[in-house]
Amino acid sequence: MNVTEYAGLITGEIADTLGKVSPEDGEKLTDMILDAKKIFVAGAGRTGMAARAFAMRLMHMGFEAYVCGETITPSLEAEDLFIAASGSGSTGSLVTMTQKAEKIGAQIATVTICPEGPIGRIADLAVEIPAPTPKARVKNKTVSVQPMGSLFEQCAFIFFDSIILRLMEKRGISSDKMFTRHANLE
Ligand SMILES: O=P(O)(O)OC[C@H]1O[C@](O)(CO)[C@@H](O)[C@@H]1O
Repeated sequence: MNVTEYAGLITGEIADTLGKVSPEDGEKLTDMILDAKKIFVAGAGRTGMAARAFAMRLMHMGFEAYVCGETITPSLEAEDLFIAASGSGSTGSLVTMTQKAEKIGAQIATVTICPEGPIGRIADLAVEIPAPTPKARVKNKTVSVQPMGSLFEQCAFIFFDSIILRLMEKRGISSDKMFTRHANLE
């Protein structure tokens, strides 16, 4: 199979998987973001890259958004929203952060393959992306031609971009307006 054919397989997997995500849960996450004072996102490895890209777009929209672990990230407060992106729902550092967020009394959302995992059980909202996971043995509903957590990581990125489009619609914010907040010291 050539690279273009592989790309077609990948985009097909992404479309199939994201087509199974609950639109109601997407709407709930959108509303949680709109209701939050500050928004903190966290994720490890490649999942973390999707989370970071999401925080960047939230910033472009004018939200006070932070990536956990960065030097300028302030403390989480009860009025804030913590979003943990984790396919397995059980990555150690993210479980610890979620437990801390619960103690603080912040709202907690997760985007995950495993809503029944340690993070999902604590979260106020667990958005399920039904991709395969190499880490969590509790379930493996689907198969993918791709290695490890690639399908989840891709879906998380696009799911977060879908949330951004819905927020743009609800807030009436244009791409041009967002671009005015883009870093100009790159
Ligand atoms: O999404 P999870 O299960 O929290 O895993 C985080 C990261 O760990 C890996 O599975 C392996 O490092 C990455 O592929 C993934 O992005």
